[in-house]
Amino acid sequence: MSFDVSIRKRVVGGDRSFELAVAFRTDARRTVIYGPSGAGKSLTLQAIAGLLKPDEGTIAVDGQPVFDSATQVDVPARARRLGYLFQDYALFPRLTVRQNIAFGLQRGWLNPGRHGGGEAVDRWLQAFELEHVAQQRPHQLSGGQRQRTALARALVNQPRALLLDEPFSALDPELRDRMRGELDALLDRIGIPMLMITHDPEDLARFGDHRIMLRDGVVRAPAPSDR
Ligand SMILES: Nc1ncnc2c1ncn2[C@@H]1O[C@H](COP(=O)(O)OP(=O)(O)OP(=O)(O)O)[C@@H](O)[C@H]1O
Repeated sequence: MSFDVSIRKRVVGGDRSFELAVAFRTDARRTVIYGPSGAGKSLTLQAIAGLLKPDEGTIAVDGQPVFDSATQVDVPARARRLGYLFQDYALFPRLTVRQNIAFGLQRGWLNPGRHGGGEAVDRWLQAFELEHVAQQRPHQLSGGQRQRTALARALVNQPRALLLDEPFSALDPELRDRMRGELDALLDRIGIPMLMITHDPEDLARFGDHRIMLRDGVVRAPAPSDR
């Protein structure tokens, strides 16, 4: 599994603009992109996922182009088969846990039925010990259960890799540590590669087999202490 990224994107907000110009390659099982707030980490991850269109450049997953401005390749997000975990989990508040997970399987925009989803959903409910809260809505869950629901939704479609946007930042410190352990074990168990963005040194230490330092929209050489 590999990611080859070489993209440019200019975003404008009000009278400020930001230039992203990142290039990196990784074939590690666990890659962490880190750097200070505003470095361009989220923009990079969104571009890889197909949620943000670069102005120019190329993105290849496992050697297959998913974006290439020169040849006008732009594979839709869903067809890239990358599971995306949003920083705030982005669960649907009116859907139950089961429906939220089943949503990962949907092609259209019709909400899944309360009991729908089938075997794959059952498997993830069980794997993440969410069966007893399957009919609850996100606001009735603990922080850890919310994160597991979002992870299950990202995984239910059998993605070829997981993209994680600051996966622990919404959790309090104690839970954060526990969920780090859970994710660590899960990744070992299911063996799918992940790309995580974070500004938390603990995430970097635990998951950074390959480390990419971003600052001001470009990849920098890491500090010796981060290597
Ligand atoms: N949709 C947008 N429109 C305009 N500017 C944007 C947009 N999205 C991001 N930016 C700007 O681009 C820069 C990089 O943002 P990005 O979210 O990628 O940073 P980040 O490294 O993920 O930061 P954080 O760790 O705080 O999430 C920031 O200056 C941000 O204000």
